[in-house]
Amino acid sequence: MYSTGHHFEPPAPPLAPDRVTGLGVLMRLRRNAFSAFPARCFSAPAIKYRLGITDLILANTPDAMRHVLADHPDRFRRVRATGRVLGPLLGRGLAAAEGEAWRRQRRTLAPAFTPRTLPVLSQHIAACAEATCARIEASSDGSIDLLSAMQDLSLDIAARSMFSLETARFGPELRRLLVFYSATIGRPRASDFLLPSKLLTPTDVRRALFRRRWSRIISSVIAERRTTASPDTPRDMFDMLVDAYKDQDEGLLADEVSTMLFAGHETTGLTLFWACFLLANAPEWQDAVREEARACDVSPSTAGEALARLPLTRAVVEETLRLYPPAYMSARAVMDPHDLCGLPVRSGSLVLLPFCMLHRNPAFWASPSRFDPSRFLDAARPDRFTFLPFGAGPRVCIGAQLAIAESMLVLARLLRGNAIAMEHADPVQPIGSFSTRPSPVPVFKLRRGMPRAPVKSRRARSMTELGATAKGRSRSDGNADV
Ligand code: HEM
Repeated sequence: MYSTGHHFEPPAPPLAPDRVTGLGVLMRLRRNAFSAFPARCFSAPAIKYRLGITDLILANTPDAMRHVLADHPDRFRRVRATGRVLGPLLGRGLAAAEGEAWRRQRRTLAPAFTPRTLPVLSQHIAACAEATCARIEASSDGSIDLLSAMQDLSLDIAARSMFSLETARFGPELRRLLVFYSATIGRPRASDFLLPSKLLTPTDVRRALFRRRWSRIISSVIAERRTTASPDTPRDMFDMLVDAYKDQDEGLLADEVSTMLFAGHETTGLTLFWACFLLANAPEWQDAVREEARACDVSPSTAGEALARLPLTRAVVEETLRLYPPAYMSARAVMDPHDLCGLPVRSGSLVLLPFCMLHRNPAFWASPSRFDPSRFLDAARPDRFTFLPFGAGPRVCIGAQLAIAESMLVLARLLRGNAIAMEHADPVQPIGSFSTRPSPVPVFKLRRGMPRAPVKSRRARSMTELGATAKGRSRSDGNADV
């Protein structure tokens, strides 16, 4: 196993007490999902709480998650909280659709995300990464807010790779609205899970008003795309959607564009931020990623081929997704009474799947609090259902490959020419509420060139061992559908 000799344990908030009630879990979700669930989740496959006239089930183990997501997806449906919290951004887009509409939308979009499309997507990623890194390098006085930089870059990549658009005109307003939404009315509340959809709370009214402002920007994005495309522009996802939805109302097209822009950048931007945070605190891993990036060409024309030569960078991205999954949890409602890992569940019960707990369960992960990307290099990679940053089953994230490729190529480009460190040593906590955001938002120091002398003797030994493990690793391991 590759070892840097240095062990970084990033801070994490304390778990909920074991005596927490079902309502307590839901209330804690608004503050921080990383401290909403009790340690009991590490031992019980599923836990049931009474919640008024219904039940709340926490599905904790790989078997319980497999049951809900992959083995019996037809026995569960989306919960109304998803519609309340994400509805203003997703509308009727793929992530919110159900039944036959969902099947049709998934079939329409799937061709845009097959492995065949990765080389072209990688070109766009590399071009955007190059432009952003060059700008940062030219303008930075050394101090930088990498959270904003990575989220702006991810939005750039989503807009360019899927819709052939530059973000100069709409990007800042779109990001400003999202930052506002995620910090305020986008945080899930207990009432989102408990109240019938028809009963509107003051927060729901504010969300509806937000949706109007958001939809206005999405309409202007679509108008811009329609006017800027020339007959020579290669076909992109927008053309595909226009063809597929020509018999549908314009609103569905707008919801799909909105879904892809939102889901396609918020989570990936956060992954990049957390990877930078972890690498700034684990300098030996940072050196190893830099060395790997310097040994291959990540410029646009060759970026697609470079992906296979960045196994260490990929392991860092996966370890980041384990510790800080941007989608920290999923939720479903039970459609018919049955048995979930020995626990009888009633129709209408609410099931939570806390990925953030699964990823830190000591029964499945050695030293789970430790940042150790080498666990993703081992021949004995984690079992598919112990690592679910993209979910699983028919509703697995459609953009998972794109997100991983994007995170790898951006990290490789950023680190091959720069070193990053934290400006202050203050602890940074993950806050899982709308997504997994840092608190406080830290400032980084960026230094151009090769800042640290490599630790020669240990590096030489470890990199030799690493070469052996990384080469022996096959991409068909573990995440078959990711
Ligand atoms: C690191 C980045 C990402 C993470 C962690 C992530 C996570 C997830 C998860 C956990 C789900 C499943 C939710 C559930 O079953 O309830 C999901 C679904 C989805 N994701 Fe992602 N995602 C990422 C990037 C992307 C990208 C780049 C796109 C699009 C370009 C995207 C589009 C979607 C869509 C449309 C769905 C709904 C799929 C369906 O219901 O059929 N995601 N994502």
